[in-house]
Amino acid sequence: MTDSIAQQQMLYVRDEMSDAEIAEQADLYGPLTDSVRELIELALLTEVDGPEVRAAQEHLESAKQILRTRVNPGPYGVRWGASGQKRAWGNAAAGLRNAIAPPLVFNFDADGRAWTDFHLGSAYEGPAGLTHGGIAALVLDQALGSAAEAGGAPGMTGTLNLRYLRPTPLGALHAEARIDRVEGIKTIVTGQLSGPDGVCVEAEGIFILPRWARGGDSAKVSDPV
Ligand SMILES: CCCCCCCCCCCC(=O)SCCNC(=O)CCNC(=O)[C@H](O)C(C)(C)COP(=O)(O)OP(=O)(O)OC[C@H]1O[C@@H](n2cnc3c(N)ncnc32)[C@H](O)[C@@H]1OP(=O)(O)O
Repeated sequence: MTDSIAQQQMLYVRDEMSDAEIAEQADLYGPLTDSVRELIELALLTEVDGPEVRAAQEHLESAKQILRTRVNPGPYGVRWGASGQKRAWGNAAAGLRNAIAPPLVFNFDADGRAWTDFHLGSAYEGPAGLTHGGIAALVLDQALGSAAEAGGAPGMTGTLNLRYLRPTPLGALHAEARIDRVEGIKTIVTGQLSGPDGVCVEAEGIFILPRWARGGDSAKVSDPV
């Protein structure tokens, strides 16, 4: 096993946090993340004058100074609490503590279907007024991976094929995915990203349970840190 894979495994952590503690953390950090997300949009679109921009920036410097007094060296990793509740709070598409994430909040069923209704603001622009193609890929990668996981056949994205059928607007969008079939350690998942006028992007992915996670001790998450 290479060092980088060993380091990656160490970031899957069972920390025995209770559901109440997790809810408390979500109530504390969720609004902070929402504020930062709104800040990203404001930094992009504000048209106030120089003095106001500089005053706002000074406030941000103060906020950063408070937050950096105690910081996890990162990345956040994936954590499970005592009841098995999973926190992928650093996830770039769905992480509760990640202001870059739209965030995607999924609904699941155990047959391997995942779907989400979400909103993409101006920070996700590619072509003028439209969703960036890489962001569409991010959303679909997460949707397909989540469906594989919901169906009990999780894996890392091995292959992701996308067909961009029509431009994806910004604003209210819908993504859904379902397991097509499972072939041993490989899960084949299909999905689509839709806007108000219909399907914009179709996807098919192969999700592979990585070698290090296939049985034996190597499948275990690390001890609490
Ligand atoms: C715990 C989960 C987290 C669960 C996570 C849940 C949420 C996920 C949502 C986000 C998803 C991501 O962003 S994941 C991040 C993006 N993806 C990655 O970084 C993956 C990087 N690649 C890898 O780590 C690796 O190449 C793997 C895991 C994909 C495969 O490596 P491996 O496990 O050593 O596979 P190996 O034994 O060689 O081959 C096993 C079988 O898979 C086939 N195969 C191998 N690579 C590929 C491939 N790229 N595309 C298609 N098929 C492939 C082989 O032909 C073989 O088929 P046969 O001969 O048996 O027929």
